[in-house]
Order: sequence, then structure tokens, then C-alpha cells
Amino acid sequence: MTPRKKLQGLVAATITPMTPDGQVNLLVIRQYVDYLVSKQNVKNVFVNGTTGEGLSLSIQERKRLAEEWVCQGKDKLDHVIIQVGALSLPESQELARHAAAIGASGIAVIAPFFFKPTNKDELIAFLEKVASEAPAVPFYYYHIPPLTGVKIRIEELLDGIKERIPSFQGVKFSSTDLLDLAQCINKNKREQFEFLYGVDEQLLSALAIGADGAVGSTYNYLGGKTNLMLQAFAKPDLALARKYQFLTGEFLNFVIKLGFGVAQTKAVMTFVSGIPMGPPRLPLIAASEEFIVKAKAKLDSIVWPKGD
Ligand SMILES: CC(=O)N[C@@H]([C@@H](O)[C@H](O)[C@H](O)CO)[C@@H](O)CC(=O)C(=O)O
Repeated sequence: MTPRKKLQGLVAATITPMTPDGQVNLLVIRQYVDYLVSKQNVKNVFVNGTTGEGLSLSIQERKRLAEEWVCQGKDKLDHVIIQVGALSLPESQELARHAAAIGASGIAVIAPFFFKPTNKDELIAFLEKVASEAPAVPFYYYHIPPLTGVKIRIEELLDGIKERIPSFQGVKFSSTDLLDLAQCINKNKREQFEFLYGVDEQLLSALAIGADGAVGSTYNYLGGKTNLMLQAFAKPDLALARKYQFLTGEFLNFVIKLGFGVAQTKAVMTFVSGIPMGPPRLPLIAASEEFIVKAKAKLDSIVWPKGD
């Protein structure tokens, strides 16, 4: 496989825009790409993940959405990673082949979470079968134990993974277990794996440990601010980096108390970007008007550091 530039920085976990009657709205993807690039300075996307309600979409919808992101992102985005995990192995393999055929820059696979792998060998066996359908496409394991209930530690998973999955590129690490993350980074320096952190409110801690970048929902609408945090961290100006993390944390802490998930993320993105993200798909329920009013007032009240 041709070595490629390491993925660093922010990756927006894309929202799936829907029409008011619940159909996937492909017509706004072009505007969405332009918004991420020009307003948030975010040039990498992670499609059909948690925020994108990927597991609530049909295979056909997932394919069409992936195609649209790759097509609209051409010459504008640096990386379009498609989440191809599914509960059924053949479906996941089909999506992996499709992602390869349309020229995705990477694929990610979430662990199956109905019949769950109970140990590393079972998990790797599943991942290997998916990865082998797209052997030339960089492969990421999508670790999100709070949602999948699959708690196999990444430190253990990575041991010898290249022999089983030659296209293995890294991990989207959506867990608060920073000890596991630190061990992975420390033990895998030679491998050049990418560690993309997925708990936005704790990104600064993950950067300190050595995470390469981040995939998250908030980079859709707070990508610009978070990029300033990354710059401050790189300088290094830790006091400034902390300010940004505290402020994004203040917003998230506020909305989490109100009840915050994918439905609310869609609402926040709609009022911040002006792009209609529409309702979520059942079983998720649209954010209430009360949530929208309070979340908007909170975001508007935040005083970001000067010079921004
Ligand atoms: C559980 C969850 O949805 N986590 C989000 C975070 O970005 C999360 O929204 C953020 O940290 C706020 O809590 C991401 O890790 C999910 C994600 O990247 C994805 O959509 O695939």
C-alpha cells in the first residue's frame, strides 16, 4: 500500500441531513462541505458514524451518502472516511467494497453490538473479513464502548494487528480510558498508527498524551474554535489551549445537562450553520424548542479569547 500523509487535526463526524419527512437530504451536502471548509477550517470527514446515524440508515442510503460526500468533497476535502460497520458481516463487506470503489480515503468499522465479540480474536476475525474486501483502503477500528458495549481494550487489540489486517491505519478512540490510549501510543510508535480521539470535551488531555487528531460531532460547528485550541497546544500555549477546552466544555456541560445526543447535535448545527439538518430518524426524537432556545443562548453567551 502506498504510504500516505498521516491524518492529523480535526475530522467532522458528519450529520446526515434529512428532509422534514425523514428522507436523507443529499441536496445540501455540497453546501455542507463548503461550510466545513470555509467557516470551520475542517477538511476531513467521517461519514455514516454515530452522529451520522449510520446504523439507522439502509444500505442503499449509506451508499448514496458516501458517494455524495466523496463527490462533493473532491478537491475540497483532504480525507473522506466512510464508516462501514454493520451488524451483518456481508453488509459490512458490501459497504467496504463500495467505499473502495468510489475512492474513499479510509474506512472505519464499529464493532458489531447485538451479537458482540467477547474477546480480541472474535473481534479481529470480524474486522479482518471486512478489511480484506477493501485491501488498498486505510482501515480504522471505531472504538466506542459506551454505545457498542464492546469493551475490548485497544492496547490488546493492536498487538499483532498488522499481520492480520495489513491495511490497518489507526483507531477512532471514543472512550474516556486515557490509560488505554496512552499505552497504545507508547507501544506503537514504530507502527505510525493514527489515534483519533472521539470525546470532544476531553480532547486536550488526549493531545497531551499524543493523539494525532480527533473525530467528533462538535467539529461541525465548533471546528474553528477547536482548531485554535490545536494551534495553541502546538505553540505551545497551554493556558490558551485550556481556555478553549474549558469554553467548549462549558457549552457541552450545559447541553449535556439538558439532554444531549445526535438529535440535539442536528438542531445545534442547523442554527449555527443555517443548513437545515432536519429531524433525526426514529427511535431518536427531534430536539425540543426549549432545548434549541437555551442551547443557542448559551453558545451566544460564550466569550471566546481575543484575537479570534
Ligand atoms: C457518543 C458520541 O456521540 N460521541 C461523539 C462525540 O463527538 C460527542 O458528540 C461529543 O464528545 C459530545 O459529547 C463522537 O465520538 C461520535 C462520532 O465521532 C461519530 O459520529 O462517529
